[in-house]
Amino acid sequence: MESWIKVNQMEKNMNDFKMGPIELEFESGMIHVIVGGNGSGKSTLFKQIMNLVTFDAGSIEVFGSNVAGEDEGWKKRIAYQPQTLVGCDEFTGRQLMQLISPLYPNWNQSLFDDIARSLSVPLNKKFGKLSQGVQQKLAIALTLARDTDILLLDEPTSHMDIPAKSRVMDLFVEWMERGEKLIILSSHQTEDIRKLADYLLFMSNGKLHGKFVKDELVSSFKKYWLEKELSSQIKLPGEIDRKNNRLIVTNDAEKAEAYLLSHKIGWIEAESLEMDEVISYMVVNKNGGVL
Ligand SMILES: Nc1ncnc2c1ncn2[C@@H]1O[C@H](COP(=O)(O)OP(=O)(O)OP(=O)(O)O)[C@@H](O)[C@H]1O
Repeated sequence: MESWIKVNQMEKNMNDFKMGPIELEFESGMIHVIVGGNGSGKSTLFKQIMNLVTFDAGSIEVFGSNVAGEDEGWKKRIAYQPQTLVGCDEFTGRQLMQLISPLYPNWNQSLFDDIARSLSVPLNKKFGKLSQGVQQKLAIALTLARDTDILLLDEPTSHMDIPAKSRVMDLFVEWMERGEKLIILSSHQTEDIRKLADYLLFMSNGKLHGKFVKDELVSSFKKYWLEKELSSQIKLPGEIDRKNNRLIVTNDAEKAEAYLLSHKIGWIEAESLEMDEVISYMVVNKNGGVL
């Protein structure tokens, strides 16, 4: 596991929006999912990594190269899929493939053909005439077939139907198995997060609020239905929510349970949280500062 992308104290001021300072590393072999509300800065961060948007302070390195430097060789090792492909409307999928493939030394034609076929993408239709979901499917085929080391995907499945999303998630997992790879994607989709993420990163208002190992994060959250009401004077370790003083939600299940046991406070049921509940609490935490 190597750090392939380093963001060092990066800052940017854009009118009334301030990004950073962001300090962050992305490691090979891992799928990183960035979660954050609309306008939190996810797309801007991706564009900064690709040197498409400048920054005022700090630096970003991809494979040790400063992205703002003269040498752009690193760009051949990273495939970026923006939320919307601009300037493609008049081209068919096949024409786009013919334009893009020569730019990437590892272009894998059979991978492109397989993905396009398995997602039923019509390659003879103009991009602008495709539905948004099919445009995204074509974009996935054009991106994965570059067979780069890194994939940087900005909400890649947001317009897809459920079976397509599921197939694309399988494609990402299969792609990771092609060698030492790194995927960074932004998503609002609970399924993407649950199935794909090794790491979860939370953003709001241009700030990064932590990078978590997904399984550790999810298992740290638990809710307890207590046998009796808990005095409002007592707060359980990691407590982030309660209802009727009987249902307590904690983000430090281990310490909360130890507290309940040592104080002989019984519970009727303890339950792990669903991914969407964890995400909701994390988003509330970011805005409300509970964590
Ligand atoms: N070129 C620009 N000039 C000025 N402000 C910008 C520019 N691009 C983005 N912004 C602002 O930066 C903020 C972050 O936008 P960004 O698109 O990065 O958010 P996001 O997290 O990707 O949102 P979404 O989930 O809606 O795609 C927003 O307030 C946006 O208005």
